[in-house]
Amino acid sequence: MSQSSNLSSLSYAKSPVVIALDFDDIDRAKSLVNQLSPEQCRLKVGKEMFTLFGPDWVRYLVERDFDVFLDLKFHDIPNTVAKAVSAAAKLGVWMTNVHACGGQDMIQAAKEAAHSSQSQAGVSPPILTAVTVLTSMDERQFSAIYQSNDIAAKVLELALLAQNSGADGVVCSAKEAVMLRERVNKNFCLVTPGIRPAGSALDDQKRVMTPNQAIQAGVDYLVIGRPITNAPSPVEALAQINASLT
Ligand SMILES: O=C(O)c1cc(=O)[nH]c(=O)n1[C@@H]1O[C@H](COP(=O)(O)O)[C@@H](O)[C@H]1O
Repeated sequence: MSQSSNLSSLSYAKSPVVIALDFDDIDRAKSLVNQLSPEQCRLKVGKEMFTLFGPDWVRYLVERDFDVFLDLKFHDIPNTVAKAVSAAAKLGVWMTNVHACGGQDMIQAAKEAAHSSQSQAGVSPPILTAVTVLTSMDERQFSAIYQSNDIAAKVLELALLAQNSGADGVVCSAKEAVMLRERVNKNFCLVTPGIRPAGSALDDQKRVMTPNQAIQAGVDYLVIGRPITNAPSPVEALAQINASLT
């Protein structure tokens, strides 16, 4: 794949930045997308835009050759999740996700659905990632659910469960990336939201790192929303982040 001139200082053929398109206004989202290229970033459609604008919005982005991460964090009985993942795969998305705490049977069913839909629809199967512990969780919130302060241990436990159940990777915080890189398979993919360039607002994120720190820690894909979408110039904010990854 050729390297875009906008990425001349970046050693990737395609940026590892995944922009979280969390907009309630489709025209604002389209106006941003129309200023971006698939080499500069991938795009994430989450619960807000999918609920408002549905699969047509996903198709709009896929048709423009963007790698689309459909982030609906499925967590249900295996049959229901398998059917949802199958529907996502048929949209041609590049990545989709489930909650790791849905368990082994659910993750396995999701993986099988991704692969069988691929052969039916003639498209590449989506990368299946499993969410470990949300990046908005700090120790106080975590301990109220799990009666433990050890977030890293739970992330590892869920990552190993996900890997052993056939997931291609996990969604975690970049703070857990060094630890996970030592324990999971080399090609197991680490996707990290909770990315904040130095000096930007944390918003509701708790376990954060800068884009460069995350890459140094061994992360594969950086999910970044508000620091780009709320910037005075989102295109310039993205360019600065890409340039910081060298
Ligand atoms: O699965 C996700 O993408 C996700 C998992 C997680 O643990 N934390 C998290 O923030 N996300 C998503 O990543 C995006 C982060 O957006 P910003 O906080 O605006 O950068 C949001 O769309 C979240 O839904």
